[in-house]
Amino acid sequence: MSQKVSLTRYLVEQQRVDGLIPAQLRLLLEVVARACKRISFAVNKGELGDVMGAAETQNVQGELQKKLDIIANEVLIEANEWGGHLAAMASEEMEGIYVVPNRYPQGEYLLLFDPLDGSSNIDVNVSIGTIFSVLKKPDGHPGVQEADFLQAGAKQVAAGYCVYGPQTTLVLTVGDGVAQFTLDREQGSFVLTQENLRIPEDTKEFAINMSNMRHWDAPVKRYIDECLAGKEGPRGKDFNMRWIASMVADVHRILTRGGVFMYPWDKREPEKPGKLRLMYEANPMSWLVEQAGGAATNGKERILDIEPTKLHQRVSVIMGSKNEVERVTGYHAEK
Ligand SMILES: O=P(O)(O)OC[C@H]1O[C@](O)(COP(=O)(O)O)[C@@H](O)[C@@H]1O
Ligand SMILES: [Mg+2]
Ligand SMILES: [Mg+2]
Repeated sequence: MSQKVSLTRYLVEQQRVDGLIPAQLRLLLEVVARACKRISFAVNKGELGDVMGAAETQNVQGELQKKLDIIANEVLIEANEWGGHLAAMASEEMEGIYVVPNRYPQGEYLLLFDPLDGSSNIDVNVSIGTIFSVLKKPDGHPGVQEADFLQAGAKQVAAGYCVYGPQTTLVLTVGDGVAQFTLDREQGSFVLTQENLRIPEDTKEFAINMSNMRHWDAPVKRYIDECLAGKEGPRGKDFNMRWIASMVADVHRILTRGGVFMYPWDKREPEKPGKLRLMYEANPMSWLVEQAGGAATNGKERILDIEPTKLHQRVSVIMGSKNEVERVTGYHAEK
């Protein structure tokens, strides 16, 4: 790329030249990016800042919170609450929705986030991230309520994530393909580094937590068994496996070089549809993956078509290279 294009300029072009996004949405995305930049600096400080270790509190899902889970949540709320673009926010770390206080101007968008994804990797200096999803508040009534958030992922107007790894990388879609920006720490801004990310339709790489194998359902076991059988098996090729245990980093690899990512339902907690959360993990990632030419299902249906009934709803996830996702989904149908 001969000339550096900043995130701001990219978004202005999406708004002005292509008419893809309204000004309010552009400003909202810039604020989210600024918050991610602050989180990135906090992550970078590590043990030099008071950001490592457990916070000794639990979130609504009964998970022990890390200090960084709470810091990232606060940074996102503080950055976004006064800008006038939002009506309310929802987060993995908060039980109910956070309505923008009425001392600030009210906007028409709803922001959902997993402020810190991959919490188990914070203390071991492995890539973590932030995942976010933007919806429009439905018209027709004043104020905002939790039910306003319960929209299928297909209704998202923007989705993205920021991965805090060797580089800090923001990946974004507003429904016109997927663009990637890298944080230039000297300039203090995100710079466009990839446009139109594409996931190859075929792959030889899968990502799943293999320690759960004995708990999987038959179609998932069949798919992985066939991959493991390699050249001599029905697939006729050898597969490689990767599992970072930060969805954000695993999906980033898949957006970069293909692969299939799975966190399926399993028998450990049979009443739960899966481990990952629909509204602020699976939906934004599914839209990014689809926008890059991949697919995302829960084994039965397209994730983006699921009508949510709860803010913290969980879901089984199979996403990535199209032909592999179709294969695993097909095995579920055969069952
Ligand atoms: O430790 P496991 O069971 O492999 O789970 C890893 C998964 O859990 C998650 O860390 C859940 O996200 P949070 O850290 O936001 O709770 C995913 O990012 C990841 O894919
Ligand atoms: Mg997460
Ligand atoms: Mg999290």
